[in-house]
Amino acid sequence: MNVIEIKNLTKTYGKSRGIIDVSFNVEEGEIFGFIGPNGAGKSTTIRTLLSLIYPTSGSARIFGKDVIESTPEIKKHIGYLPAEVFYYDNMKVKDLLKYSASFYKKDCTARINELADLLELDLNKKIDDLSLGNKKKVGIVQGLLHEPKLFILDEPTSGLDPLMQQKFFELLERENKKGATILFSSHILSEVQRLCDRVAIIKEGRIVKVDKISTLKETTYKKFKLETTKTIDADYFSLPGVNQFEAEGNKVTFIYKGNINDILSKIAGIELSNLWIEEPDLEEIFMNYYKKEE
Ligand SMILES: Nc1ncnc2c1ncn2[C@@H]1O[C@H](COP(=O)(O)OP(=O)(O)OP(=O)(O)O)[C@@H](O)[C@H]1O
Repeated sequence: MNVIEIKNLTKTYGKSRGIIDVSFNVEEGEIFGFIGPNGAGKSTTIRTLLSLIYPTSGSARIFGKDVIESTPEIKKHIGYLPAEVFYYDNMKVKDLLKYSASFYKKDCTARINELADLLELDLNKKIDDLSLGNKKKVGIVQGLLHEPKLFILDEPTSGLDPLMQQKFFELLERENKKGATILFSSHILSEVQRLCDRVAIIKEGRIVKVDKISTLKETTYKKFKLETTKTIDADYFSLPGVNQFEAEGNKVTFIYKGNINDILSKIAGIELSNLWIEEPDLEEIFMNYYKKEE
């Protein structure tokens, strides 16, 4: 079942583009990564999903319901962490969280304490006295305290140190095992690669790819590293499917997409002292999508 269904969403801000014809689905129980560089349209898509802004055209459904028609009902079951969190600085953390919890018809005290313990957040501090990372933790607890069925997290790790990022990922994995579906936006590829089942890649407002991380990594490209006995001509590997070609002395590296036999017969034409064929990491795949249309 699809928890999120986005169909042909377009949002323009006056004359400037926000997102153009964005479509993808997130299935129940997935950890889904939404990846793209600054300004690509991640926050615009997420804000439209939450009906914080309205689309110029297209539609979106969450839990099978239209996001505009059923906003209050849907929101009860969503935990949202915005990219930037703003608070009334004078409040204590525990008072702010108590206030947030009052919107839900259940006692969230135990859950707040558990999340605060896990994230090492001092509930007795004033928001004003917190560092940026600790403010982010308040946002995380605020987003998760009502045990939502769907988490929508916009750049959740910015401001967290690596140890805290690790704890946060463990928390997400645990909540996912308990049944939560997670949509997670990021411009950091390694964290998406670690955590997510599938990703949508967005570039300049348009989705350029939706795929499983494993498919992106395994079937799309291969990374070749060669050591040759003699220096080869610079254009020896200028054939379709070869990208990111680099040669230094007798060492050659490139990424290849295409019929594996074609490239192997080309390699067979030179004398090698060593050869590695590896899966590229997500970063290299990502760069490829970004370079392709430039
Ligand atoms: N309120 C606004 N008014 C005008 N243009 C906007 C507004 N909000 C976003 N945009 C534009 O829409 C495009 C997408 O921005 P968006 O914030 O969705 O990107 P993003 O992928 O979330 O990037 P970032 O990681 O930097 O937040 C950008 O070109 C941005 O300048």
